[in-house]
Amino acid sequence: MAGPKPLVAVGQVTSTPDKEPNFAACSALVREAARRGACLVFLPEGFDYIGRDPAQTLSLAEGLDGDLMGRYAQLARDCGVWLSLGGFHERGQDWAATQRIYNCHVLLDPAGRVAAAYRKTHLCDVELEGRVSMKESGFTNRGTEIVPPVSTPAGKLGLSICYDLRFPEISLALRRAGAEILTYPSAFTVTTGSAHWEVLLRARAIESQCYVVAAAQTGRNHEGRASYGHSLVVDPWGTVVAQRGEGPGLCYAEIDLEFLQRVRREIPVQEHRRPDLYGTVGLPAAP
Ligand SMILES: O=C(O)CNC(=O)[C@H](CS)NC(=O)CCC(=O)C(=O)O
Repeated sequence: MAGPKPLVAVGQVTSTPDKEPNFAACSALVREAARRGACLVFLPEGFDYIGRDPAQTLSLAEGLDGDLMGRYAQLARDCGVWLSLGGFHERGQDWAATQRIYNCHVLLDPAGRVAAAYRKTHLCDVELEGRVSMKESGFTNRGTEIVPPVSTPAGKLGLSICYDLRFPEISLALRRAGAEILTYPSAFTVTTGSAHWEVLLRARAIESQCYVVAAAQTGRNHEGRASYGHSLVVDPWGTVVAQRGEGPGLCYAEIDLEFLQRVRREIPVQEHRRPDLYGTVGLPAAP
């Protein structure tokens, strides 16, 4: 007989520019999720803070060896859980030279060690006239690599962040590298989230035949910004198996890798691909 299936928890928060209450809110959710038996807890992009402007965002950033990550490592140890900390504002090795940060998805193991760190590779430079204006590349360096999926008690976890969700190439690369769960910690805008969020997450789950876990920012982060919320877990068939609406809180899902294997057996898309045909698909269009 199969044992109990691993339980994962997704935390949804409203981060502000004030780091201390953000840590209090996130750590309370992690403790609650651990009490309920989750082995892996996901927090959204900007779980550390959401700055009012690029200058404040840069001034609040720390290194992976800084105080805040130390407190999260202690939290992981206290609770005995894995932590997916999406979208940490990281001062990297090149901080002094570039004065820009990385948008870093940190995976901590229950000993509080950094099991993996993925730096966002697709930066969100998007301008919707009169509605949305984002220029992440103004204060963030692009990550230079996709990180191989990490074995956790829930399955092999592939790391992405927010805007990466729009690029099926990275999800397929992670699937090919062995991912069973894809994660998109996010801070989506209300405008783009209401139109694209759920359909993109379900599409990534269906085409990659992975679980998709997406922890989200929700509500008013500061005077000038609101986030869409609607944290989700999607199974490899495309069914939404856990969901939150708006407002802070948790949702939970069991990860069933036997079900995942069955979906992959029944519709073997990975074996039907035609890489001989799509060689240049990721390149800019020819003039
Ligand atoms: O800047 C921070 O502090 C945290 N990072 C973010 O909020 C990022 C970059 S501005 N937001 C997104 O990628 C939104 C994507 C989105 O909304 C879409 O693709 O439609």
